[in-house]
Amino acid sequence: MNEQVVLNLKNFHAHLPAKCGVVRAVNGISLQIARGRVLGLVGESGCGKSITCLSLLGLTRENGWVLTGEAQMQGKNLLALNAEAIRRCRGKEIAIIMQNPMAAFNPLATIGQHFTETIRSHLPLPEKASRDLAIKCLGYVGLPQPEKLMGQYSFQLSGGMLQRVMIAIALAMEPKVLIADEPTTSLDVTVQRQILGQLIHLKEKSRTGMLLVSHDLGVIAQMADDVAVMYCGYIVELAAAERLFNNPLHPYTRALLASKPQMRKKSLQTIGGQAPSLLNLARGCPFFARCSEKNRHCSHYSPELIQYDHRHLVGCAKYAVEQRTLQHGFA
Ligand SMILES: Nc1ncnc2c1ncn2[C@@H]1O[C@H](COP(=O)(O)OP(=O)(O)OP(=O)(O)O)[C@@H](O)[C@H]1O
Ligand code: NI
Repeated sequence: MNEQVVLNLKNFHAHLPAKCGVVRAVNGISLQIARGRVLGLVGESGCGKSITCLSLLGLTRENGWVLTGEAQMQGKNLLALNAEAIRRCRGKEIAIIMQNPMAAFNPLATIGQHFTETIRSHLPLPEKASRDLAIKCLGYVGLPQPEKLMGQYSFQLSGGMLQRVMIAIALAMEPKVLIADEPTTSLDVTVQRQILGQLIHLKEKSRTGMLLVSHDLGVIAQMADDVAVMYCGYIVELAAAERLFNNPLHPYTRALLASKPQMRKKSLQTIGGQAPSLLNLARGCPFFARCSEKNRHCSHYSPELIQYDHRHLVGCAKYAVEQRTLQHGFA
């Protein structure tokens, strides 16, 4: 990649020791986010997308998640920073729009206090100027009556409005990296379009690099430059968006794309079977039980990504075997 990498995630694991075993939510993923580019992250519910997002901001450690690997950003490993150091990075260097935004707001502070404190902890702006900037950005994301909103508390607002407040904060701070976890899911279509437009604006104006999680493959197709497909805490495929949509390699990616709700067919086709529990993940490919293309290598193949083509990585035994066969001239 020639682009300037702003966040480099290497072999990242997030495990939660529980009474009945270890929840293996993320199992050694590697990703790069480049300036001014959007990396889409897709996968079924429960595959570890939000835990990845929250961990990057240091928001899972207090809940007992054990994080290993590296998340390099400007010479710092975010995973190794102490609570105070990671707090200092939040907002200006790395910001998040959360899937459940209520948790991000202190119920005792008004939106205005929250917003201006975030601005002033990073930018040398006097009180009045930071207030003006906050009001401007709240208006910018289409929230009505921004002045009034500044005096309200988070519990008085809907989840969708709080998400928009988080986007407004990101617009004000122009972070280097924005983690957007389902940023438009609870919004109606018109507002959704507006918000996506704001995110594009942020990416173009401030060259913010983004990790965009969405269930909506239409949103991903519209927004993402590259797409990573996650399954049971593994990245199973990673490629430029257009390539991934036109030439998906992994059987899981193919099934996921096929399950996209069709406009004409009312019902949503789903992938047969269920993902295995993250509590007792066996060795071998986690998609094994559901895969229609499995071969004898799959039960002991752990989904290591191989370079299938230029910037197209896949973690499937089928392609590893193909490549090995080609290399050894058995084809
Ligand atoms: N506090 C917790 N205690 C135990 N397990 C948890 C906890 N939080 C998350 N998990 C488990 O970790 C796994 C990953 O969850 P995560 O929220 O990252 O999924 P996701 O991909 O974001 O799903 P969704 O698309 O539904 O948002 C899930 O299997 C979930 O059950
Ligand atoms: Ni999630």
